[in-house]
Amino acid sequence: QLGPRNKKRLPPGPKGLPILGHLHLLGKNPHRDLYRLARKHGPIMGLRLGFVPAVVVSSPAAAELVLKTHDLIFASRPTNEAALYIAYDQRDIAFGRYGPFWRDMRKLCTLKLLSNLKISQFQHMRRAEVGLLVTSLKRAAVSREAVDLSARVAELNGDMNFLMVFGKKYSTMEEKGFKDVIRESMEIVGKFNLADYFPYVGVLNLQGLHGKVKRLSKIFDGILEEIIDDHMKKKQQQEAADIVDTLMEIMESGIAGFDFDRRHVKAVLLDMIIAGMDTSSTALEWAMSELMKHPTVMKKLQQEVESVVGLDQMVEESHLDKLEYLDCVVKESMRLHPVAPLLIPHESMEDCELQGFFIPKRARVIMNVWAIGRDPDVWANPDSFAPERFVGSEIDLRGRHFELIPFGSGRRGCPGLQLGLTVVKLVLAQLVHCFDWELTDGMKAGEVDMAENFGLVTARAKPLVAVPICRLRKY
Ligand code: HEM
Repeated sequence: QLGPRNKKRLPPGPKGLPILGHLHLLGKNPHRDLYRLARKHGPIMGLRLGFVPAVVVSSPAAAELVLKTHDLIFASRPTNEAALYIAYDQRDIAFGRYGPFWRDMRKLCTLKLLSNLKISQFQHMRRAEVGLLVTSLKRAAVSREAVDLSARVAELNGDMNFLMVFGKKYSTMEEKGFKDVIRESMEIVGKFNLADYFPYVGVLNLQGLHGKVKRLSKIFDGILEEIIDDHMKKKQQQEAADIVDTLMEIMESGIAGFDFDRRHVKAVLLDMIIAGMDTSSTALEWAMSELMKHPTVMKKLQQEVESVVGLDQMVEESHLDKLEYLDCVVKESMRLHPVAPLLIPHESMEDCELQGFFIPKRARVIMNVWAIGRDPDVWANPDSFAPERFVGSEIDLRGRHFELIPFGSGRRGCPGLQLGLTVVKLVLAQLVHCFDWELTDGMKAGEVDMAENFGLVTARAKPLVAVPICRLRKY
């Protein structure tokens, strides 16, 4: 426990309350609350959340210490009561504790499911799905109809994700209500649940969590079982291998080289849907919001895409590498609006020292990536949206530069980075290339509301609504 009993120097932090510790300091937007506290107490801050010691990391240098210098010590995840039920006893990748089994599962996921080869096998599918969205937006443009862009990109991302994982779109699945179950699960798993901070009183079930997660996990499991059975029946007729096929093949052939049965298949599937579900679309809606708020940036991006692609055709994935300003826009938007402002919590596996401070074993480590992206010691005018800051800059967002880590970094860094970035860039380039965008109800660019709704994925609080106007000559 972080307290005076421990003679070693613990990280500084605010004064806490008996029992609650510092939980009462965390409101609806904990990343903002923790940012303010860290400005006062420092980039390595000690807290106590209920009975659980916590460390909050809020600068690039401190993040490098945790995710690189001492990466092995911090490569685990804390107990998450909701994930225990939903994610098969935390046997999945995203919430799983570090160990030989987790390492095997993660390797399998990186090499077999999210490899560049696998991503490129689904390029045609992405092209077709983005094409469908553009066609439907064109119809809205003709009738000068406002569209809910947040919902449209979420639907597109959901369909692309389901096609890659299950081989069919959500809209054609019999298992209706699946998305609601996914969303509800994400909400519960990502929330600050009291059961995680008062493990010994967890049995009191203060928030009615147990009943809720048991119900969700049962529905989830039922749907996954059905999907797997379905795939086994149809195996002979399938052409392109979706992720269920690939996992079944791994299970049946025994090539995993470790104990890998149906439960593991389900745990990995769960990660693929939960982690891939709203992440790319949330990054997209934030980037589009910033572009609408900053019409000169939008214009400049449109000009770049036009100069590479031309006004006669749509953007292809092969164009993306040539779009340097697009890259700057995506980085700048993810700096200001990381999809997961606090990453997924890490946990220390042994006692250790960080910049002279003692961190006990089993401390919850909260990486405030949102604060790092706005650290005034690193970023000039941190709150302003200025993609130009990345022109000619070496900084990328792949986890090597700790001032910009919206995908995390190192052992626990996002294995879906390549896929996520491809989707974000392709769809963003397409939306600004094919259309101009007009705000509704005479709203001015500067008035675009940027309120957020904190969660495992932190999306816009209110949907982004705008009217598309066709730009291309041919389409
Ligand atoms: C723009 C899109 C995405 C963003 C911003 C994003 C971001 C993140 C972040 C911040 C983490 C936590 C890193 C940490 O705790 O240190 C993470 C983990 C993870 N992501 Fe992503 N992600 C995206 C897309 C995807 C996609 C498309 C998939 C797969 C279909 C995916 C699969 C995962 C998995 C399995 C983990 C857990 C890794 C682990 O615990 O070892 N992500 N992602």
